[in-house]
Amino acid sequence: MTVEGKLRAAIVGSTGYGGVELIRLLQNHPDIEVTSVISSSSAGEPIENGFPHLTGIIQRNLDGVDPAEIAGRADVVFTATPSGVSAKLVPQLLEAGLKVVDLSGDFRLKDGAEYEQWYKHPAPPQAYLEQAVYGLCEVFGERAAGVDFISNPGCYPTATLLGLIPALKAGWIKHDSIIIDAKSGVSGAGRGTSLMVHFAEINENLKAYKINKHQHIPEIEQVLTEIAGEKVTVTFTTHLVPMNRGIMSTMYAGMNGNYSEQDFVELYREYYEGRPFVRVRGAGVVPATKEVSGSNYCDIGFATDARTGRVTIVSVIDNIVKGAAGQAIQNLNLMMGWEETRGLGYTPVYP
Ligand SMILES: NC(=O)C1=CN([C@@H]2O[C@H](COP(=O)(O)OP(=O)(O)OC[C@H]3O[C@@H](n4cnc5c(N)ncnc54)[C@H](OP(=O)(O)O)[C@@H]3O)[C@@H](O)[C@H]2O)C=CC1
Ligand SMILES: CC(=O)N[C@@H](CCC(=O)OP(=O)(O)O)C(=O)O
Repeated sequence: MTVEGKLRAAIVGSTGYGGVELIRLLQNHPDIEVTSVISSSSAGEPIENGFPHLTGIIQRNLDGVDPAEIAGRADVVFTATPSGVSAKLVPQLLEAGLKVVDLSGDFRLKDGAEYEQWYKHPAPPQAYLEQAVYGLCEVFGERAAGVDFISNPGCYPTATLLGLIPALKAGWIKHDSIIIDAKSGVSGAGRGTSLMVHFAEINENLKAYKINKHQHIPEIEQVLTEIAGEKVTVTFTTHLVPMNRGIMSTMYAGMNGNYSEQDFVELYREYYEGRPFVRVRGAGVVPATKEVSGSNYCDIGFATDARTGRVTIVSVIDNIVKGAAGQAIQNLNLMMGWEETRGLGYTPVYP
């Protein structure tokens, strides 16, 4: 805590969408100073060369990826790095004495054996998987207090889990009936180019991808299983939508009773009471992605159907804010014992 009493933060992966969003959001955090922006490929260059929108806002040269040097410049490090990179880097950063909030999927699964299957790379050492606290703030927020290492949830799991957990915990939905139909803007794929995100491939197009193979399936099932106290499996299909930001997770489940939309509204408002970033809509009103864009909100709405006995739950987030950088800062707030909303009071950008 050396910069005017502020916590010093470094960002590895500053040249990616998650990293550059951390820079944007942290400009307005009253207790955090970004003291190092880090790149493995462009060290030495001014960050504004690659990101002219930061001109006059942050004047820094990018630093290289050296854990000892990072520990000299910062108290906490956000690793906004690809899966596989975090697995190797995070243990070194923790050993160097830094607090870490990791945005990748590398420390979210408790069973190391699952990494080869879902992420196609070896698991990090089991000790670090055990040390990592899964930071779904509105559900497990109390676990973050005082810890050194948070594994930030995935974007799709954040929208999906916040949408399902209160109903599952209350026993209102059949745990073997859950179908999740999720859609993401293209920034969810990161800044790297690939055929999948080529303009001509995504514009005027709607694609389903990774059906039954998505790496977020074990993450979602791991948490739902803990909440339900018995094994939960889900059908999960992701879609790429021609927009920049936003995730909509539309979830279908059979109900264990004849619950109305108003019943769901009351249940969820009670569960999320005192958690300002979850906004539960009124009966019969479902949210749209633009209504949370640029903010840390997760908005949830319901439609029940007495004819089929099923409920449809719609949950939306901004994938780069609540699904990544915003929730990462919310987690750091909880780690430090600060108000979870500190520095995150963004009104959604509309239209
Ligand atoms: N985009 C999203 O909506 C979300 C992303 N995530 C996760 O957050 C992480 C970051 O995602 P995102 O920002 O979208 O990804 P990007 O691909 O946009 O950025 C990743 C950055 O990591 C850096 N990097 C690559 N290799 C290394 C390395 N060996 N050492 C250090 N840095 C490296 C790159 O910068 P450079 O080459 O300059 O080092 C790159 O800019 C990923 O794990 C992603 O899965 C999680 C939730 C949502
Ligand atoms: C649109 C798009 O491609 N989204 C990515 C989300 C990746 C992500 O956020 O990665 P982790 O949460 O696993 O770190 C995907 O579906 O793989």
